[in-house]
Amino acid sequence: MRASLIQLSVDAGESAGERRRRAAGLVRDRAGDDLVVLPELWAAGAWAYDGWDRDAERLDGPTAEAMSAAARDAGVWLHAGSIVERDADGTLYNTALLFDRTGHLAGHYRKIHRYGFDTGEATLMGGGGDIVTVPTELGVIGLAICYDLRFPELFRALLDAGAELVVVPAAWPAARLTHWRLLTRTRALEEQVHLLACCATGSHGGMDQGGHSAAIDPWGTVLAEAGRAEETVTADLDPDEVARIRTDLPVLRDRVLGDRVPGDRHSFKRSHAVREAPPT
Ligand SMILES: NC(=O)CCC(=O)C(=O)O
Repeated sequence: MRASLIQLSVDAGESAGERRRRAAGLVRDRAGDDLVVLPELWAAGAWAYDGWDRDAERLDGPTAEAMSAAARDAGVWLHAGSIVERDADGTLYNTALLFDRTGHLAGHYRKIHRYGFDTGEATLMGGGGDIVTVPTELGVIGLAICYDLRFPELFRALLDAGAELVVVPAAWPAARLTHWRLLTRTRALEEQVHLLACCATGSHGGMDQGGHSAAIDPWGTVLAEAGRAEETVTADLDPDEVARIRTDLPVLRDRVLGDRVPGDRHSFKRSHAVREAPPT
């Protein structure tokens, strides 16, 4: 399985519309890949709180429309990072979108852990309540976003819901790059999953974003890693590696706490799968 991480530069000088057009072009360039990933809140800007109300959109809004078309044209699964979603009640969410090769929205995930303590996302957005995994021909994909990386219980819940590959869009600050590199590798290793972590780069809202997007295998080995600049990195993942490593180093079998299906070593619970109707 060939996966590419498009590490977009999200800078103050570019509008959401301009960045959408640029991102769609970069996705179309990845025809031939199986899965393409974009960062967190790349259209509106993860740190551009002042613009969130203006740039908020519905699940079938301009970013979804552009990304659905780009996924279909390229014939790839597209994890389109996340959008500032406004629901029917007016609440904002940080929502990740996963499109299949036909451009159909196969799943979405509202970020559970909101960053900012008593500021920013933590006060401006609602928190999601659902663990989301999406069964695909590439394996079961689990969804998480940026700050979620600091909460191992979410990743354990994704494992228990069947995840074999976890995709994490982010806008992680450059100042905490050490945390980013440690946490991404740790989450892959402890859950014995492939992990695709796609971080924005560039600067806006007074925040320098760290880049260093990475594809990590279930052994914790980094298959590909970006630097600090805008770039696309590509890795070839072997989906069979998940079962192989879970068999060769069966630490998950030795769990004592938690609600793994008793006596079942590899087929974890596959609840919470999300399939949705095609966009109209
Ligand atoms: N966008 C985010 O979730 C930022 C997370 C972060 O800065 C941190 O965990 O540190």
